[in-house]
Amino acid sequence: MFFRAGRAAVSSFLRSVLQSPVATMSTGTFVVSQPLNYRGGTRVEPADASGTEKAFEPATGRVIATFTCSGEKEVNLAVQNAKAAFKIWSQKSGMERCRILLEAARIIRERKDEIATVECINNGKSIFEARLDIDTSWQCLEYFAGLAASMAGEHIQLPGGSFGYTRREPLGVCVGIGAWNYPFQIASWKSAPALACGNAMVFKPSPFTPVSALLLAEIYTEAGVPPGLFNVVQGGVATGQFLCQHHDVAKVSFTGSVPTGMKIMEMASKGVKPVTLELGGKSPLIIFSDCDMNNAVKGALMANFLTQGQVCCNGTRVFVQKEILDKFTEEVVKQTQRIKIGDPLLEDTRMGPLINRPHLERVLGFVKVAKEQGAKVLCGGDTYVPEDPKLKDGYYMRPCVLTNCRDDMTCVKEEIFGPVMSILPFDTEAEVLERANDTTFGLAAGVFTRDIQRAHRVVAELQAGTCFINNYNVSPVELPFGGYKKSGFGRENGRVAIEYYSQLKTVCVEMGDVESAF
Ligand SMILES: NC(=O)c1ccc[n+]([C@@H]2O[C@H](COP(=O)([O-])OP(=O)(O)OC[C@H]3O[C@@H](n4cnc5c(N)ncnc54)[C@H](O)[C@@H]3O)[C@@H](O)[C@H]2O)c1
Ligand SMILES: O=CCc1c[nH]c2ccc(O)cc12
Repeated sequence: MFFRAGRAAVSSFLRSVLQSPVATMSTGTFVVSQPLNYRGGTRVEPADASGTEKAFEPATGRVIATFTCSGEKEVNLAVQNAKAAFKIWSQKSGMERCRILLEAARIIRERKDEIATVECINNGKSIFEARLDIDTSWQCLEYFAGLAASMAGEHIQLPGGSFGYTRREPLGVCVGIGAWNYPFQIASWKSAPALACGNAMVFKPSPFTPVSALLLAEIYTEAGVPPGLFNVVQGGVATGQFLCQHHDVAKVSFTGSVPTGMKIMEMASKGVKPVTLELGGKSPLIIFSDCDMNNAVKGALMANFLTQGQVCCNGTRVFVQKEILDKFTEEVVKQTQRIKIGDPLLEDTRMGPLINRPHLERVLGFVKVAKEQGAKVLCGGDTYVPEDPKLKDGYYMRPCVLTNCRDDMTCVKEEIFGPVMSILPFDTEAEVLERANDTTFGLAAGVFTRDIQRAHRVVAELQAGTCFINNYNVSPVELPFGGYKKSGFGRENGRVAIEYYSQLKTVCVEMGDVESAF
């Protein structure tokens, strides 16, 4: 539609967030000068500040936006706007909410290339992947639109013709706090079930990726949600704290790291607010010798290198049964070396830059420590400088495969959140299960085998919220997603997500006289 090999024409819609009505978007040109907060159905400058932040284009290292972080006053205004909109929205029927969410999904689908382009520029992921993220975003809206109209309670018969019934009611103003790796998708995965259930939302993106949530906010307004129903406040730690501590906030849904998740839970506990925590991981991927080798190799790459390895559920501990270790490793390395790194807006790029310079240094630091601890680098693990001179200050590295790994090494124990795969040999099913579960994380796990009984036996034993059999990192919105152990609790997507954005009221109806005990 708008997209042509590395360039996307800019619609009037996107011109509103760009500094000038340029005719094309390409790497090195995008600048945002419009306000990045969204309140009461329009873009606003925050009423007060808790500092300023810069957002970068990781592909070039350029600053694309300088923005004010919202202070307590602005957070309060956003919450009050959401509260007012909640009164209107929560009174609508499920069918009315369904129609508006379907319209928002349609607009996202129509504008997929523009949104993907913005996501690609601000996050650094390839345009190929960014488009897939936008697909799972509109699909999520469609899915929860479909559920909005069928949300219902139960009718329970009681003695003497009396009865009870339950009502599934919204919570009120929900807060969404997002990470930087899937900015638009996280905003969609949180807001779609929240709005479908009749709630309002104030969303805070990561300060590294402030731009695309604003596009979602504008789309909701265009689709017909009441002004104030979905608001965006920009900022970092302080803004997040104001949101979590606000007495009119009914729930916090958080996606981010384990240490931040612990702080969110602590703040929410003061107001006895429910929380959904989508946190980090160090997931195991188990490759048995009877696997389909081609699929297992493809699965290992999918489990490690999407979004430059910056994916919470990545299967970074790749356990390979000894009989096939050499063949599997050789093929993984061959295919990893073929990954095209470079300008994320180019159609054939499959790996762009990491999110920012400090994060790149951190990931490279993990590779250095791995080497010091005895791991062998089979490929990558170093910085990469693309030939295109405009990309010379970008944050690129070559995807890395480590072997000679042991379970006690830092690269095997800690979440690296970069393109670094650790290969670990194993002998038996019992042994690998024990080692796979020996972690405080529990987000995801995968198994490749042709033995269907073994596959189900193994996943039943894995301590992880999401398990893949003979695939990895596919995320259909019909399936619940979330963690075990320190990877969090609550679920996004699937029917069950409704339970995390609603509360159940029981109504007990007496049809006879009161039988008093007094
Ligand atoms: N499980 C999942 O679904 C999922 C998805 C994506 C990312 N992640 C995890 O997120 C991490 C990477 O993301 P990140 O670096 O943005 O995480 P982070 O925890 O540093 O930040 C996440 C968000 O929390 C905000 N924040 C930070 N401190 C806060 C505080 N004290 N109070 C309130 N808000 C605060 C940040 O501004 C940001 O918006 C990784 O650990 C990754 O595994 C998990
Ligand atoms: O990064 C982790 C997995 C993931 C991918 N997209 C999303 C969106 C929202 C989430 O809570 C998790 C994820």
